[in-house]
Amino acid sequence: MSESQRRPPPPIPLSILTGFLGSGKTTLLNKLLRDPALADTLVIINEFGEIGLDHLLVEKVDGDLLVMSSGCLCCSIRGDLVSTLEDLLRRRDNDRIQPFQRVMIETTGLADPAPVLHTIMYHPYLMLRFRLDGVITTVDAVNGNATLDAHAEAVKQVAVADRLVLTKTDLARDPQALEALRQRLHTLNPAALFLDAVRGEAEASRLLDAGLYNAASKSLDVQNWLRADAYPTPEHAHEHRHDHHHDRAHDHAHTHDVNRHDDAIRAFCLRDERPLDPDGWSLFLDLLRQAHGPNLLRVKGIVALADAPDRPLVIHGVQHVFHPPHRLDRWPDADHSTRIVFILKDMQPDFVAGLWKAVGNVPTVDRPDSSVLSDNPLSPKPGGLLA
Ligand SMILES: Nc1nc2c(ncn2[C@@H]2O[C@H](COP(=O)(O)OP(=O)(O)OP(=O)(O)O)[C@@H](O)[C@H]2O)c(=O)[nH]1
Repeated sequence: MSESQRRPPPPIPLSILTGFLGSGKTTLLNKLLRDPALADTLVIINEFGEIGLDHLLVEKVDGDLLVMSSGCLCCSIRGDLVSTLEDLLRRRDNDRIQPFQRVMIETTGLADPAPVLHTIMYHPYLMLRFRLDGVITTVDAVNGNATLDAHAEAVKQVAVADRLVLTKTDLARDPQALEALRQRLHTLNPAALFLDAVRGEAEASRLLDAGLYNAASKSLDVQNWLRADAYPTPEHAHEHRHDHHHDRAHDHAHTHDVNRHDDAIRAFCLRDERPLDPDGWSLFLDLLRQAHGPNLLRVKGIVALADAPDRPLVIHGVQHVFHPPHRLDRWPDADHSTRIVFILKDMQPDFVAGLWKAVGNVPTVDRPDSSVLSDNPLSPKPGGLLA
């Protein structure tokens, strides 16, 4: 067997297309599938209810099309997603179907995208064969504000996105309301790239390749993936939000009331120039995951560890599920500091920043240091039953 035959095939990029009911996912997908960049794409459409209709609306599909109509992809048929993807890989490997080069999963409008992300990020086999390219979320310019007010799932769909596609701007009659919606989306998710579908901005080249691995340059593109500079620091995450409320209070006629869904979300970037001790890192991650897992909507980062400071660790998590971290051979750019971006729900940035300082043994008034944290009999032990 030759070397190339023994090597595992390169992982297949997988994108998730989500967005609230009627926000324009299928319309966007139809348009995308006409682009040659998606010629060898396998599309999986998940539908809620007994009879799938969306597949009738997808006009042209060059690759295979799979409609899951027996339930919601994110919950009841989650197991099926695993077996479906495994089956498709088997058929692809045995040349029984066209060798698709990309997978796009359109979730139902009501789906929480996190469980779908978990399926890909953590399944031992799927994780090897697929790489998460990015989450694309459509937001309706007319109904977006009301939807975000009423549905926590819609807020989550925005918070986990790598790309936010604003649809129906042609129908939006109130420019100030539209601007308020843009501001709101930006506060929820400062780093996501904004694209206006009506203006033709939501093209394949800007929606795809949002992941860490850049297929074009065949290298890791941390800058593009992390976009750490777009986030406020933990301290400024508060001010940011206060400013936001302030603006909204002044613009009452055009915006919706401050509401609890958005208020629960905080986005910020933690930075540290000093490499962290690996035990401190395990403790930090364990404590966050065990105590606050469901609230970690998205965590991405590049981390300098003291045991090999030249080989940074890449981390990627959605709620309590973290992709097994992998070490890079070298820093991808001149900045060798730890940068971790967080999008949190119902959690204060101060808590995360305080925990980081504690595990790094930075003395802070009224904060326990790492020995106190690790000696605490109630805290989970790395490698322990709870870890
Ligand atoms: N005017 C206008 N209409 C749009 C736009 N995008 C989508 N629509 C219309 O909005 C309706 C819903 O669009 P879909 O693409 O079916 O939305 P969806 O998110 O797939 O809907 P669900 O599958 O129900 O979640 C359709 O009638 C589309 O034609 C847009 O940018 N402008």
